[in-house]
Amino acid sequence: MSVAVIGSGAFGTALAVSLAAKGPVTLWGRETGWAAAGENPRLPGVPLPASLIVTKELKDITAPTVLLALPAQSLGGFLTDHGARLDRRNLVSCAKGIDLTTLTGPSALIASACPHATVAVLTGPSFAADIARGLPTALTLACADAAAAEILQRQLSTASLRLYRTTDVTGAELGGALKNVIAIAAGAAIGAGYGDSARASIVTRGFAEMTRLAVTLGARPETLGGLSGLGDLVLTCTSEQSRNFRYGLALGAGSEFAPGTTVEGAATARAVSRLAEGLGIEMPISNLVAGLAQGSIVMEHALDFLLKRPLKEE
Ligand SMILES: NC(=O)C1=CN([C@@H]2O[C@H](COP(=O)(O)OP(=O)(O)OC[C@H]3O[C@@H](n4cnc5c(N)ncnc54)[C@H](OP(=O)(O)O)[C@@H]3O)[C@@H](O)[C@H]2O)C=CC1
Ligand SMILES: O=C(CO)COP(=O)(O)O
Repeated sequence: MSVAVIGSGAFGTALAVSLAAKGPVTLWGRETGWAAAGENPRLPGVPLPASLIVTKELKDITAPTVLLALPAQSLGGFLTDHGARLDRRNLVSCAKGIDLTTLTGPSALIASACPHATVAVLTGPSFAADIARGLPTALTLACADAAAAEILQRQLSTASLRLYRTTDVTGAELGGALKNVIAIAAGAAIGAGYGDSARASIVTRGFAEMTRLAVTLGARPETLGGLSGLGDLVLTCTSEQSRNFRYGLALGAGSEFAPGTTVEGAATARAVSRLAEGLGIEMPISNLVAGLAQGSIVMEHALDFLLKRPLKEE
């Protein structure tokens, strides 16, 4: 069964390169001029294998299984325009965010645009460059249909990419989205010079926040403790390979950050704040990140924002 990938950014290209070791893969991007050079500038140093076909024609995407690797805030618009073409297939979301317009995750956007599709989520601790280089990586494949989850798990695992499966789509998807918000806060703490102890408290209290919201929205707590939650939280809060962490570093240090870089946690923090307010859930770290990203809170007030809250039980 062949596979296609929509979105030729770093992650879509890395997944396509990795899966192309098992068979033919088609990779769609809206701009594909780079393919003639044999590598994607978003994923430098990774040669494109012969079994990978790069196209900008959506009519070439005929595979029964399609991975959607667009940024979360772009996915809704893409599906509005092209969802009908993708219906009745296995559609695997690879985006880690919450849509600001609908306050839903990518799987709900896909299900709404493609009502007859089997919707799955691929998430977990994995940098595109690591996957593309064939470094060992473990991910979570979530699909509410347990039989489909097993088929997709087998189809998308490779010699270096080990997929675990779950039927908890909500938990897996929210783990990946919410960790990006906490990674910005961790980066800001390090950038501001608050030290590793402060980072550890943000990771831990951030994990409590992530779990609180996800469980309220129907996730299983153990999913948050797995690869897609805790695993990815640890990776993203500790590595400068992470764009969310680097964005936080820049916020904390008051330095410039490359415009146009995909930083899912910034918009997702705003979505989380709105969701949490509506549900009456306390999410202080996410609210702080939303404020910093929008400029309504300045870094000088960040500590007060967290530390002057009333003391409470852990
Ligand atoms: N990079 C990583 O290590 C990982 C990323 N992810 C997730 O994958 C998702 C994508 O990230 P990533 O690949 O890194 O991002 P990149 O910034 O590398 O690339 C984004 C890609 O999306 C394309 N794009 C954006 N908007 C649209 C649109 N409306 N229609 C068509 N294409 C569009 C861009 O096209 P163009 O080039 O034309 O601008 C670009 O190719 C994110 O949700 C991220 O969290 C998950 C795990 C790891
Ligand atoms: O999701 C990722 C690692 O699992 C990639 O993180 P960034 O988007 O912060 O680079």
